[in-house]
Amino acid sequence: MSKTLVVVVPDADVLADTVASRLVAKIVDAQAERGSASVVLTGGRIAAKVLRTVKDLPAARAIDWSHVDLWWGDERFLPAGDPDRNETQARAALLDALPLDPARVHPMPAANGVDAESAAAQYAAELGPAPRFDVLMLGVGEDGHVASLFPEYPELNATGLTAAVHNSPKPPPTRITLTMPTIQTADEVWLIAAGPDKTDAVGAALNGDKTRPAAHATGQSRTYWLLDEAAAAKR
Ligand SMILES: O=C1O[C@H](COP(=O)(O)O)[C@@H](O)[C@H](O)[C@H]1O
Repeated sequence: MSKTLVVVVPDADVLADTVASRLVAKIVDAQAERGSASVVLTGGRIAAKVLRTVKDLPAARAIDWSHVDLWWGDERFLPAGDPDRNETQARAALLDALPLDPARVHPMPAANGVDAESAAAQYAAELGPAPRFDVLMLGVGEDGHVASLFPEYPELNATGLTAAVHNSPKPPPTRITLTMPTIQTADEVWLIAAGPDKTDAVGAALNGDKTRPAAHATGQSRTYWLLDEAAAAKR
């Protein structure tokens, strides 16, 4: 049965250290078990901080980066290389410094001559019918959104693997996202949040407010809420 665990640490710096260490250990364990690891990255500020921390962790040298599959939970639908794309930020924070196998890095399509619906369908095809993720990381928005699944937006009830999102309340307005059923296929889901602007959303989701998308994001074996004290203040 799936278990939910809440980990609270003093501040955003300690949170980034904590998540980075856990991520390295999780990848090393998955590779010991199966020879490879499959990780879903998230966008946002704490995610970039985590990736920058992984870059400087000596323990990360235990990872065979050529056998790591990287996916994204959502993407800001912008042209390739746009500094606001989650992919661009992840590459700058960590990926460009790693000996990854390019065939195992799966960014969501960019807005270069394709519409968001086609791009979402293209990503679903790349995922295949039964994606397998060891760990899926999610930032949590001030409104409790995860990936690009926003409160009261129809994509929250989407049943395919991916969805296009229009008129997002947070810029940019067009996005691509994994759907909630896809998120829920992950072995472990990690919800990561830091700072006082996340207190209300995290508190509401952890107290069962189902209008917050974060309240629905659960893993098959474990769901971890990885929080700093400010974000956890109303849990
Ligand atoms: O736009 C996005 O924002 C959320 C949360 O970001 P944060 O900076 O408030 O931590 C992020 O999880 C999502 O991937 C991203 O597209």
